[in-house]
Amino acid sequence: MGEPKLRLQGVSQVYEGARGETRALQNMDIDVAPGEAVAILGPSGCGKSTSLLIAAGLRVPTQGAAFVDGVRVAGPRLNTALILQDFGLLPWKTVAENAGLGLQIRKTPKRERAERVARALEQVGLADFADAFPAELSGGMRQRLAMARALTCDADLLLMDEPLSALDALLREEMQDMLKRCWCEQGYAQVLVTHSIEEAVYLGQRIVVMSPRPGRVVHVLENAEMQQENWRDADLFFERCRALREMLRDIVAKEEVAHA
Ligand SMILES: Nc1ncnc2c1ncn2[C@@H]1O[C@H](COP(=O)(O)OP(=O)(O)OP(=O)(O)O)[C@@H](O)[C@H]1O
Repeated sequence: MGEPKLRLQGVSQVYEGARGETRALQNMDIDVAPGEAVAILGPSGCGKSTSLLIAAGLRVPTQGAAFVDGVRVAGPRLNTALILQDFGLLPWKTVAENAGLGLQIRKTPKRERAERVARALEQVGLADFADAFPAELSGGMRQRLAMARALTCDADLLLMDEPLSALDALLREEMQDMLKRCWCEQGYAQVLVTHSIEEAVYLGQRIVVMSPRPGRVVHVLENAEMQQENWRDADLFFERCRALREMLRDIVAKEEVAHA
């Protein structure tokens, strides 16, 4: 690999809380190539969200560092987009205003902002809802709006923390298709944090499997076939999900023995 788009190098995170220290991450290393889609899978509380916040420049790790294009991440970066579980939509702003928030922060001129917002809303199928408010949207539409906001910003790195977890199964698959389509069309590097084995296998060219807390990388699974047509129905898709399920069970069982 040439210079990675994103590198997490020796990242450890210890949180100091009222109930003492929590070691969330321990010596985590990940490289994500430009244009690559990586899924991070791991048990609840293993530090997945923490690793994204560090990559986004919203948290400075206790040890180690994140680098984007070889530059140490010291704060939020203009071309890194982050989509969180609750999408971060502002209820008092319209769909178009929400989609244009990133551009507004960048002080993009109004006319250009309107054009880029219109294009992004078109891309995610929300063009007819530009003047609606978030409360009038379904869960899937809110997800698409969060995506539109990321698309307007010409992100070269998209970080997503469980963006589909609130959706029902069918809608979730539809949104997974949308995420895959946008990634194919736009060519940004993408890191998706998820609890869902199927989602990781559907959307990750590489799947990073983490241990229970303190989270570290225990497996990296190549999954280049995710670009195949009808991948969700392929025998290999099911086999890969099964292999991952066993891997995760194994990891959790080993930890339980270690802590017994
Ligand atoms: N700001 C904080 N202060 C104190 N502890 C925190 C903070 N943020 C996270 N933690 C703790 O760090 C650990 C890792 O949390 P994190 O949210 O990164 O994990 P996760 O793998 O994303 O979890 P989940 O899959 O349940 O969303 C957890 O034990 C959590 O309680």
